[in-house]
Amino acid sequence: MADQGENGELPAGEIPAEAEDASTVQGQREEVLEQARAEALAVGGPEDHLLLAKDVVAGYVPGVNILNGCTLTLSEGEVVAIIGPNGAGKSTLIKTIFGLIPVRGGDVTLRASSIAGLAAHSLVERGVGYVPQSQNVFPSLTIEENLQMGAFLRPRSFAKRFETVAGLFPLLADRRRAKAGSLSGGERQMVAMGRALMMEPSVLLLDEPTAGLSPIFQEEVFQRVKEVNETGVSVIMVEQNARRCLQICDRGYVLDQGRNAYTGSGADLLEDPNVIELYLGTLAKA
Ligand SMILES: Nc1ncnc2c1ncn2[C@@H]1O[C@H](COP(=O)(O)OP(=O)(O)OP(=O)(O)O)[C@@H](O)[C@H]1O
Repeated sequence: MADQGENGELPAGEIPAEAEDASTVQGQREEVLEQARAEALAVGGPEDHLLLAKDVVAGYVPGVNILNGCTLTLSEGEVVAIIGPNGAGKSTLIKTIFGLIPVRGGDVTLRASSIAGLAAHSLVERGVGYVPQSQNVFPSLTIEENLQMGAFLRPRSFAKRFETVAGLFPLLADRRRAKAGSLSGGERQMVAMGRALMMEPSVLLLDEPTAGLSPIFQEEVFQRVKEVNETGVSVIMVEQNARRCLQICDRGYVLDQGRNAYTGSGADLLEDPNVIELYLGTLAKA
């Protein structure tokens, strides 16, 4: 640590200890990100994965990239988690996969066909469901009407599909005439997931499904995600409750500054000292 003067000032050119610590952590992160990018790019081609987002560059404002080359793969039957610090680009990645943000570089493929640049409804037709983090139900519509909106591309299959989806989320049948706006946050999340499942997706994208929920409801959401997955739906979920999410997922991606930082099985990431030190420490306490 640098010696300090009488008034606590530092000699010119000296870096305060906290800043030194911060720059060491930043340096560690940069090294990790460089190495992770190289590893992530060695994932094989589109034909090797159900879904592949490879070296994706994307952003909201012209000239400003939020994702600086992110790579993620999803195999049939997997639950894959995306975790990382606030602002790392987790939601941006999931929105880019769902076509809500244009792909500026790299590609996103589903069953070996590029889906980059396709509109969201085309992705729904191809079997991709998406549940946004907020405003994910129509509050003035009933539960049943919300689910009808989810089946708008196949209205004739509504009754049959409703039965299946309500089998996973009994609340949807029990309170089908209740306005979605009258439900609790956790219940709304069930409606939002149910709606996304009405089109019988093979891939479900969930953006922070437990955000703002009490621990009991968070746990319920995690359990429901597992149950949905057991019906054959592959899941990519962004999560702020990183530790719990890594416990239930097959694999996880830690994003940092719009890039891959760590990838591994949920169990491996939970035990990785670097992940714990750099990413799980503060995140996991939430
Ligand atoms: N609509 C938008 N327009 C411009 N910038 C945006 C927009 N949405 C997000 N951003 C910026 O993109 C960056 C990444 O945001 P993103 O929501 O993907 O982060 P995140 O990793 O999901 O973190 P958090 O958990 O805080 O949501 C942030 O700097 C954010 O300010």
